[in-house]
Amino acid sequence: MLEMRNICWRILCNRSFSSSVTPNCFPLVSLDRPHDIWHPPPTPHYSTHQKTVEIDGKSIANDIKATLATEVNHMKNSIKKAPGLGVILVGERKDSRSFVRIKKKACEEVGITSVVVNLPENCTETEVLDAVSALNNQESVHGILVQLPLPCHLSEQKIINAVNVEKDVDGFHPVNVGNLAMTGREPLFIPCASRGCIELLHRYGVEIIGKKAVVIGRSNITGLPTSLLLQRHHATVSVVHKFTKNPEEITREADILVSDVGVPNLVRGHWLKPGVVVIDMGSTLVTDSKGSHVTGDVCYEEAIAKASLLTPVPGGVGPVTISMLLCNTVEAAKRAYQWTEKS
Ligand SMILES: NC(=O)C1=CN([C@@H]2O[C@H](COP(=O)(O)OP(=O)(O)OC[C@H]3O[C@@H](n4cnc5c(N)ncnc54)[C@H](OP(=O)(O)O)[C@@H]3O)[C@@H](O)[C@H]2O)C=CC1
Ligand SMILES: Nc1nc(=O)c2c([nH]1)NC[C@@H]1CN(c3ccc(C(=O)N[C@@H](CCC(=O)O)C(=O)O)cc3)C=[N+]21
Repeated sequence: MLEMRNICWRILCNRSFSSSVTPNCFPLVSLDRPHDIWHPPPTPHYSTHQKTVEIDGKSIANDIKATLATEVNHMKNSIKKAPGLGVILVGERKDSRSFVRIKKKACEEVGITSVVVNLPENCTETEVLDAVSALNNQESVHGILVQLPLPCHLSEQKIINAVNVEKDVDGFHPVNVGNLAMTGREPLFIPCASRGCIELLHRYGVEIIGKKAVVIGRSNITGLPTSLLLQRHHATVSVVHKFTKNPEEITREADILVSDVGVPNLVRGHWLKPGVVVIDMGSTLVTDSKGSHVTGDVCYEEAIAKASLLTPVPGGVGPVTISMLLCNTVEAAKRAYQWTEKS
């Protein structure tokens, strides 16, 4: 029995940290991990000449979008309805406008209809709440997203609370976050970046159960839900934030390291254990000698010498986050119409 267990572990370890990993095409992440199974943590065996594999988020996102496009097409043929996403965009922030453009284009690619409500920077809270309420009441809108951050004079809390929980495709409503945090409960939606992170780990065959995971950042939109979701997948999770002393001592323990900060080059090579799996969620627009470009939190050149798997920025978790938004929207529409592929 013990020998059998050891063999299973060796298979899992090899699968998790092999240098020849190619993504799996099996379906999307679910919360339903077996709660009654607890495997002892493995001791991964790292070879010194292991080559880092760069995670290809773009191709995973394309794969997910192709599956969704087929499903949306079936839905349209069967009930003559399409999933719909409503986006509220307040103000003129260049990055927010660009993200909304990316989301709108992704919707078009899979056949989701989208409507963007643009409000001026100086709009009142009541105007935003009215826009949320209108989308809550619109039958053809199944998912609502309020692009963040909002201008300081608006209460993010009040506005997110106003989104119908059943349309909360960002997964930011406190009811959905609470259900994500509590054992035995199921949120209707999981925040897209966190869901994207787990999806990448699954597709690259990274075993999460019993692994030491470190999440840098604890914000409501990325760090917090990611640490909750990793716990639901039975990782042992540590959270690092602004007030953490000697963060590198904690991150060096990680089998899986997720960075959700927004500070370029925060994570250096000496923060990493050899063979670690690194998911870099940071996305900061910088202007340097290479011109204007998006960069992550992890010093890529140093991490590539240490990690077994690494997400680049751009082209890592970002595109998968967008495809998770599409998944959540399609799931919302399926629930609203009580439609499944078989119906
Ligand atoms: N790729 C994707 O799909 C997505 C990427 N992002 C990106 O993720 C990044 C984080 O976004 P968001 O969570 O909204 O940002 P926030 O600014 O809301 O949160 C940043 C978090 O990082 C922590 N932090 C800040 N500085 C340090 C430091 N020096 N050491 C350790 N921890 C630190 C903060 O700690 P404290 O709590 O103590 O203040 C906070 O918890 C951004 O670059 C954003 O663009 C966001 C969503 C999706
Ligand atoms: N209500 C709300 N929901 C969000 O999910 C949300 C938000 N507000 N506010 C901002 C953050 C940030 N975020 C990103 C999503 C995709 C990429 C992404 O696709 N990045 C590309 C690069 C994009 C580019 O080049 O501009 C990549 O990494 O390849 C990045 C960041 C979602 N957020």
